[in-house]
Amino acid sequence: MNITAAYTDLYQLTMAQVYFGTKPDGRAVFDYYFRHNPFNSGYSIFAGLEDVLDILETLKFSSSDVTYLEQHGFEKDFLHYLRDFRFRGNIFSSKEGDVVFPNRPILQVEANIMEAQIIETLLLNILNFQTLIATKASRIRRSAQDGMLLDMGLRRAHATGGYYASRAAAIGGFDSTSNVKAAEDYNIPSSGTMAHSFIQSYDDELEAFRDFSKMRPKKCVFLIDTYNTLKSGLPNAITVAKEMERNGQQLLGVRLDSGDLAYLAKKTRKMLDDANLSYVKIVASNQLDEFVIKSLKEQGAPIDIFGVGTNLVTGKPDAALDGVYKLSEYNGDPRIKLSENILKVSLPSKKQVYRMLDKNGMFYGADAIALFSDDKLEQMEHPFDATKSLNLDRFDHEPLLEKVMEHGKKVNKPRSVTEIADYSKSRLEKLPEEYKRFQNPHIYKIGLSHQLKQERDKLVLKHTF
Ligand SMILES: Nc1ncnc2c1ncn2[C@@H]1O[C@H](COP(=O)(O)OP(=O)(O)OP(=O)(O)O)[C@@H](O)[C@H]1O
Ligand SMILES: O=P(O)(O)OC[C@H]1O[C@H](OP(=O)(O)OP(=O)(O)O)[C@H](O)[C@@H]1O
Ligand SMILES: O=C(O)c1cccnc1
Repeated sequence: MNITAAYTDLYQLTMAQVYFGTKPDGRAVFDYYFRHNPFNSGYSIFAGLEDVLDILETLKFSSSDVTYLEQHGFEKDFLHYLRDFRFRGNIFSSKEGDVVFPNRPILQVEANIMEAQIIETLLLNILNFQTLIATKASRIRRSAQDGMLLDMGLRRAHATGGYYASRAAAIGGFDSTSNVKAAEDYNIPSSGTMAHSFIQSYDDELEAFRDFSKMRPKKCVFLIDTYNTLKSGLPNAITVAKEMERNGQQLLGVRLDSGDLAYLAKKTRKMLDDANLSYVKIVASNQLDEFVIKSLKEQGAPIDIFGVGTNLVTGKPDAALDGVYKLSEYNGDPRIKLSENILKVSLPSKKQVYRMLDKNGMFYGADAIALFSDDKLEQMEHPFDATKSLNLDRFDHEPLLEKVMEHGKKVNKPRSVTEIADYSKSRLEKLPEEYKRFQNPHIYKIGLSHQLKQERDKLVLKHTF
């Protein structure tokens, strides 16, 4: 997508103009984190990073952006700055695809304060949305077990969000997408079946299937519920499948798109098997989500491929991930944001996050946040409860934030969506089952190093009246 630096909120620019006039060389550290896992999930899947980095590398205001801002009262010197604007900061981040948790930095931006501020909206817009959808996709992947998953959501997505939704769905575990542009740009497998309109355009359903099989015999899937699934669609599909066999071809599948999907899938499987068409797969669609798919599995529905649209790409029922971007350091000094709600008090300073590992390499269930300058991590303390701490001696731990951008340039070679999806899968395998269940998942622990907690509490006192 063609995104310019004007893809931001107006207040970022008004603040930047004031910084420009008063402290143009200020250095800031901002933390990106979210406060709650969506969908009552026990984890989230971090997605969108590679897109953000790609956009930041070439981000500019277009000349028409600058003309627009000129007409809206921004002063000449500042417009001159915007004309030459580039993001030249550093970014430290969790790996895209990693399993992440609330209230710990996922990503940190270290940059000139104007640059860090101007990119905030873009960064939140992409990371919040893709993390939401990748998390939803990962839950659907879990319920579908080894079934194939096809993203069909573009038509129901929130406008161009559908483009990023298809990418995030692939990271969360979808096998393919109907979205041609996303498939092309991100090298995601594309696939699809046919619409009711195709069959309706013929007087006869059989003729519709026959024409389709002649012109598009490869990976051909018939939609069989236009008139009557068991009395018309399926018998016609079987007739054409047999004709295809005589031409040395194989029908790939039939799609069910209404009615009781478990009942129809069982009947369909039996009729296909009785016709010696056991290779023909059953595709199901119609307002599927992780719960309907789980239920279909429990009912023993012999569905091979699940097509999922609306509930995936809109992140239903959660409208958004509540990711935020908070200033944690300015010109080397720690900064804090207080709140009536203690859970919302931000964490000061540049930080590192460590994941505790069990002896078998599985995640233990705790991430510790430390000051970047901490040299030793002996225990993590509960953020708010002074009676709770965890001794870390017995754990191996891995740092989670790595430098991904230096002076505005990407540090690592680009990772494909497939690589990110594979990485995500391998990380999710290390997360114990109790964090992955849908009902009341275990709560993953987030703790602070002693020094970080002291620094936070010192600042809380300083700013409390
Ligand atoms: N066996 C099943 N168990 C659980 N949920 C199911 C089962 N079969 C279908 N569903 C789900 O139930 C919902 C049924 O939707 P709806 O009431 O719109 O029926 P429909 O068959 O789609 O009707 P229409 O002919 O109008 O398309 C969908 O979300 C579908 O995925
Ligand atoms: O239910 P969702 O999870 O959102 O999946 C996508 C839906 O979109 C299509 O229907 P639509 O009525 O738009 O078109 P059609 O003519 O192809 O059936 C498809 O048949 C699915 O039912
Ligand atoms: O290929 C399909 O079957 C498809 C694609 C988009 C939406 N509904 C169905």
